[in-house]
Amino acid sequence: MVTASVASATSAGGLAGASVQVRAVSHAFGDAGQALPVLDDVTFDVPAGETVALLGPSGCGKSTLLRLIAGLSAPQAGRIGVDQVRVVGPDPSRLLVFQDPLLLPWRTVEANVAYGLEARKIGDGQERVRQALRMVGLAAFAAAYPHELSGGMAQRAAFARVLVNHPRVLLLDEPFGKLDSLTRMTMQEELLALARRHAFTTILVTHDVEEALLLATRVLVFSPRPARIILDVDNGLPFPRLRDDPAFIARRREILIALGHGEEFAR
Ligand SMILES: Nc1ncnc2c1ncn2[C@@H]1O[C@H](COP(=O)(O)OP(=O)(O)OP(=O)(O)O)[C@@H](O)[C@H]1O
Repeated sequence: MVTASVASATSAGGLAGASVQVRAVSHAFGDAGQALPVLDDVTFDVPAGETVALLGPSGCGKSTLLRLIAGLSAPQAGRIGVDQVRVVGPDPSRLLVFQDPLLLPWRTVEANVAYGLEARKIGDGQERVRQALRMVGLAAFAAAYPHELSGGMAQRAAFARVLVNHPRVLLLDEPFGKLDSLTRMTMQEELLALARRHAFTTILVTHDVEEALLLATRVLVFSPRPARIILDVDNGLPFPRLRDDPAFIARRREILIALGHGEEFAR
């Protein structure tokens, strides 16, 4: 997804990560009589430029937490900040990428990527779109329509649609969950290169323990709903990370056991 020329152009454009503060966040859905508690006193910090992975059982509250960080709704208790400034609503500097690319089928790739900028009347929009497409390796497909793209290419376009906004925090909700395993590995490597080169802050929700350990500097494991942090793994392994590194295997095992898998399975 990354080329050297784009990297320098983008750095000049001022992309850089922001720190994220999540403090004593609790959240529930429903009304007081029938409340569904989803997050229970969640506290963590993400330093600027780091990648934190969130792992936990299905339905525990990971996507809800991402949506709160995105500012799509407000936590019922606690506080979320970016660079120590309280999050009070959505902002183009903090954007979500989902499992589904959600491209508009009647627009070309280029027009999909430009969509958010049009509403904001950004002056150098065309150049920003070209730059975002180069960052994800889709420059040659600017004029293609979504139905002409493979699953991986469509997901690259979804990343470009976010990158064009010059985000400071990438919020990724199982972004590779629907891709075949080889495309997934390629895109994991590309995301890693992109995040390290541009020092984005990244918060990644995934069900894939290896993906978390390959990409993140820290892995937070959550309990079943209401989600609490039950394991906090400092994942300072050097790059490139190898799946057969004994330290990688030990962390994988520790996380699988925290997620409730037996010793035998986690081996
Ligand atoms: N808008 C909503 N209104 C009511 N309940 C909701 C809402 N959004 C999520 N929930 C419920 O909150 C709980 C947590 O959902 P969430 O999507 O955050 O979990 P998750 O950990 O991301 O799950 P998964 O890993 O399966 O994607 C679930 O029980 C879900 O049904």
